[in-house]
Amino acid sequence: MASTLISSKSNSKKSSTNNTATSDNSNETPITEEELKKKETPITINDVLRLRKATNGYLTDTDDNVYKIDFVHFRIRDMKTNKILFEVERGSDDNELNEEVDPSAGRFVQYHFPSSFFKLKQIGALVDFTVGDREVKSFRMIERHYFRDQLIKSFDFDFGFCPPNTRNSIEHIYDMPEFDSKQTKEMIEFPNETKSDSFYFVDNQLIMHKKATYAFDLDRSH
Ligand SMILES: CCCCCCCCCCCCCC(=O)O
Repeated sequence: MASTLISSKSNSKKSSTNNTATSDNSNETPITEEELKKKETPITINDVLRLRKATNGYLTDTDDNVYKIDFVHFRIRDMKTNKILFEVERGSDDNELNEEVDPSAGRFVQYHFPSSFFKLKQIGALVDFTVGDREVKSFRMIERHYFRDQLIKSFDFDFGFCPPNTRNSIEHIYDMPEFDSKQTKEMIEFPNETKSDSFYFVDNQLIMHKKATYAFDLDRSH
């Protein structure tokens, strides 16, 4: 079980969230990215849980973010040692959030982690974000991690309600899956073939889609 810490300008709360570990939602009929792109009604949480592979493109246009949710600070840490593994903040040096990779939208990031990453038990991902002048009801993220189109783990974080015109701070606690040595060897050997799709929903309607790839470097000390 993982948890989410959330605070905002107008309220502050600590809550637990159902970070599910759905393996493949195998009771549901699979659906493809192409089918979802053609869907005429809004894409829902259940829809993305039916995906069996990492996406190639994006399932939203940037202007689907009518709530003007803007991520301004992101930090990943090892919960055991508190060591910061990655941090980026809008406006600091050349660290415009992800814009060097995808200048038009800032919704893609390429991570490099040491291979000791695989031994971590829990990772905290802190995100600070601002909300425009509309309240955000039932803000939720489904994040699916794959290696070579094999689902490793699917996470489900419920942020709840975010008042309008607030800056919010949330830390998602990821319970790491267990990796076997064959899998980690391959993930190191094939950089950027480990991928994630982060789908953000308001009121069960997809409003943002972010992606990441992961490369793992052998630790220098080994
Ligand atoms: C190798 C992947 C297995 C699952 C690991 C989960 C760790 C998540 C770290 C944070 C991911 C941030 C994704 C993002 O940029 O939105």
